[in-house]
Amino acid sequence: MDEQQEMKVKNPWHRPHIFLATTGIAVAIIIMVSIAVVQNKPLHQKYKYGIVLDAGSSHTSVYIYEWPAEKENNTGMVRQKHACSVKGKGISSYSKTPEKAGESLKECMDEAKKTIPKHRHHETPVYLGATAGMRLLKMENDVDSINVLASVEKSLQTYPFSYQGARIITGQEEGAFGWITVNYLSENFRKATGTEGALDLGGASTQITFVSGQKMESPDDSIDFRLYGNDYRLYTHSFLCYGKDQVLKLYLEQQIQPKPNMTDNIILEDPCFHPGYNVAKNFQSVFDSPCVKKFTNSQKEHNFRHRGIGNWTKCNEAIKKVFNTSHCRYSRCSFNDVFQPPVQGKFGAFSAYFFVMNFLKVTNYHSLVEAKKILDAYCTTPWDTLKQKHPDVKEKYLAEYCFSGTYIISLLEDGYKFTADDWKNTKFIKTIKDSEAGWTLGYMLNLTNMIPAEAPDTPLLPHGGYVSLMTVLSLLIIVCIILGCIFFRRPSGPAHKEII
Ligand SMILES: Nc1ncnc2c1ncn2[C@@H]1O[C@H](COP(=O)(O)OP(=O)(O)O)[C@@H](O)[C@H]1O
Ligand SMILES: [Ca+2]
Repeated sequence: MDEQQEMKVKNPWHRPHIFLATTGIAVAIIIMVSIAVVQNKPLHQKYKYGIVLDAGSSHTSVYIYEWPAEKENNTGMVRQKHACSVKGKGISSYSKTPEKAGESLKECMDEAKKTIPKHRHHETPVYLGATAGMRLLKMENDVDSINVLASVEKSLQTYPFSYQGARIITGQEEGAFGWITVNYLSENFRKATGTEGALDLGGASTQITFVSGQKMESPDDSIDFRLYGNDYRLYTHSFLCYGKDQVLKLYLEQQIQPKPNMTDNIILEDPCFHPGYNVAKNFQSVFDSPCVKKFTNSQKEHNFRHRGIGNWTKCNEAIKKVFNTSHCRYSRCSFNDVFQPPVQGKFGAFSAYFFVMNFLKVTNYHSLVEAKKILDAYCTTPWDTLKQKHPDVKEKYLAEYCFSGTYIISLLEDGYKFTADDWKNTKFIKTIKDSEAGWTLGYMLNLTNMIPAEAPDTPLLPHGGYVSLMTVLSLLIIVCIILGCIFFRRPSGPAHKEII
């Protein structure tokens, strides 16, 4: 064998199958590395979690959110994994026994520990936001509100999560974060169709939030956001005492004229309650709120008889009086001298808007006139008939749906100046894609910086495509290696013979 021939035999690159296999492996590796760099993500999706406690005036809910670890800046990626309803009333009801406020959270927080994988506990942020019930308590007794917050803080700090604070959020935050939640879940931030407004009705306050191109005449009611590369100027206002439980107190207060020498014989004939409804109530329990100021302490010692007469027209007329429209210092007002530009676009109405309208079976497929007819029929239904028809519904809710439904329509029409067309553009919603509408998700997205000001770069491939391509290329490499081994070991051709 001459020298030239020996070199040819020993150099495996001269064999076409080895050359092909090696080139295949090299090309696959180059493609995989390039895609991995551009895609910038590992092959396995990992989930992260966040917890937000909504400490409302009537009760507390614990929400657990989850999102794919590598996609936190994409719109619509965070979703609700779990919700737990805390037993008992809202945290402000523990003003005289603050330690119970913290204790009340135990069951739901233990559930959170089980729901979130253990290795994620320490990096899971926990936020508690309290709304109008605590705003009212703070107005009434600052020390009591501090003690209640300290108690929930102490309780939350005993958990292995990353505690981020417990505070009373402002009405503007409540409105703006509700708007962010609705539009984030509907993926409106990146759509050309624009955003929709948010209407939140609680027990103690209510919020209206929408994008407006009009001049903002009161700076307190305006917030600017830059989200995913777009600028939004929001109008938002929160009306304290206009949640459905507190406004009922305002309404009842207007129905009863206080007398210097009040007795227990006062009878309130109420058009917003059903015929046959007849309950003895205590002034103290009904009017114990900073929203109501008419009665003196000695007057509050008495009882009164609350008797329903079921007359929707009269009920509607009486409810209108809770909105003061006699004075407006701006070019336009909603009510109580509050600036409001004309409403525009679609609206999502959630929380008690949904609970009430869902029970009454009023939807936006009904015109405003039809909605009023449904309410008229409901309000005139005798109390006994209703109780028999709905044995499972809490009596307090059942008795108040006539008032609350009439209030909702009046708030939209007389308060916010909704036209029949605006009503058609309003949807009563509980959830969007299985996540509850409310301020909590928007609050967490904001505090964790999960909504970027600028639109993030879109990855080269969707995750599914990325995983499939990586799998195919990995298989290709394996096949090439196997082929290479087979051919490298197999004796083939005269050159091989000569080596032996
Ligand atoms: N199934 C239901 N039917 C009617 N009302 C309900 C139902 N579930 C909750 N609510 C009411 O929804 C309201 C929720 O308000 P909440 O969030 O606690 O107060 P806020 O937001 O003012 O602090 C309360 O008035 C509560 O009674
Ligand atoms: Ca609420």
